Amino acid sequence: MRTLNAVLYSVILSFLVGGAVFFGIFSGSWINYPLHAFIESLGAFIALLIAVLILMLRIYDRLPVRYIWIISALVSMGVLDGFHAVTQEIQSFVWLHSMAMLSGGLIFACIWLPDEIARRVYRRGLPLIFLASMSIIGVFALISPSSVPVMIESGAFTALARIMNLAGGILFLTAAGYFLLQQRSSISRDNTIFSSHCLLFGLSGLLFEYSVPWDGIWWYWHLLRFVAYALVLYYFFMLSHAEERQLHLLNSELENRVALRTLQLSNELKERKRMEKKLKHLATHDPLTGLYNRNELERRIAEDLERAARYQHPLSIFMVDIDHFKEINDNYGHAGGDRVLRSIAFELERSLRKTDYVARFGGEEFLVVLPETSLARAIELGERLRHRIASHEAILGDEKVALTISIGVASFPAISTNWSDLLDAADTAMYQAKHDGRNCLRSAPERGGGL
Ligand SMILES: Nc1nc2c(ncn2[C@@H]2O[C@H](COP(=O)(O)OP(=O)(O)OP(=O)(O)O)[C@@H](O)[C@H]2O)c(=O)[nH]1
Repeated sequence: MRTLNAVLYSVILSFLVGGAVFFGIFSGSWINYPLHAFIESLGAFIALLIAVLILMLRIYDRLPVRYIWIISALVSMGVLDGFHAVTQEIQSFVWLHSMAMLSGGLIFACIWLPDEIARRVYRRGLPLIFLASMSIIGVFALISPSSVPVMIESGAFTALARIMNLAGGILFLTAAGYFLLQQRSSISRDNTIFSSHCLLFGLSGLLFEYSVPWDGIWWYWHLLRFVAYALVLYYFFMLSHAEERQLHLLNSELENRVALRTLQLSNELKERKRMEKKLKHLATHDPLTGLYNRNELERRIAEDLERAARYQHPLSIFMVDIDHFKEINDNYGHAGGDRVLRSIAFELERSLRKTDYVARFGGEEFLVVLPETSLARAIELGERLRHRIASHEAILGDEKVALTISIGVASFPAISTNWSDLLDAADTAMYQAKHDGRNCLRSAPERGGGL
């Protein structure tokens, strides 16, 4: 952008210097309506284009409200210069140009007015008002050239024409002063561009004073105006590209942010699910052994007993209690006792079938549920379990500690059809096993006799 600017300014400068030298030494006059029409209509087109560009790109939204004067001035000049380009009637020709200079300078100079006034005129659609009124002036000058003031007499501009251009030029220079002052306190390059634009226009207004139609100076100030338009067009064209680029950058930044937020949300969701799972696990499991806790046991057993009752299937339970556990705590400390609890829990779990489950019922008591298992089969399995634990040794520090368990068995429906009775029966049987010397299994008596 900076290099482009340097190139552009060098081209403009060489154009201006070259033009000044050429038209300074060119003393004759060169009447060329088509070339003039081309320059003026192109200038008019550019002026309108810039105004539309500013409005359409909504650059205005981000510019101070007083830029409404710039848009209005460009609209007025564009319309009047457009009519000026197409007329060959000499009075209308000069009149329209002088009107464009005066109105352009006047409206541009309004840039000095406070924002409040700019806001008010903006709300009333000032550019449209100027578009309409300048079009009326243009049409009127075209269809009734005799009604326009005399602007040229005996091949020279009249005082009115010169005053209009001089006033327009001075007003442009006044506006240039505003932009130059702003330039010091603002980083926006708009001020640089518009100060150059107004300076060139101001200069063209002053040079009008020294020119006669079609002479060298006359062509030269036309060139100045054209360059002034081209400069602003170039600037807004670059700005629109910069806007697009910025928009593109903003879009990708937004997309990145959305992607990041989506990722964060999905991570938060995962974390939340993980926490929910953890909480659920904590609510249903014993933290020390990882087995089901008593609540979960009771929820499950209720379902299993209901199913067993509905299909008339057997179900057995073991009440398992570690023998002389207090001694382990006493000898190896609470941590040693905990380790034993975990190792018994592990052994119990690994001895069961998939459909069986085990819960920590109390301190060193476990409850094993064996769905679809008759009392006889449960006794068989219980014995196997007891043997397994008895042959298992827990390692506590450097020592191997022999462990035994006492088991109380109760079955549905052989012993009871009610959960709390079944539980009591298993508990009683387990105490019977303790009483009988521990490391053994006892079964609650079957309804109407039995083991
Ligand atoms: N380390 C540990 N000890 C526990 C835990 N819960 C209960 N206990 C201990 O388990 C011991 C149970 O002892 P008792 O009920 O007297 O039974 P016991 O020593 O196993 O004797 P019998 O059951 O008659 O063979 C107590 O000392 C409790 O403090 C626990 O979570 N961790």
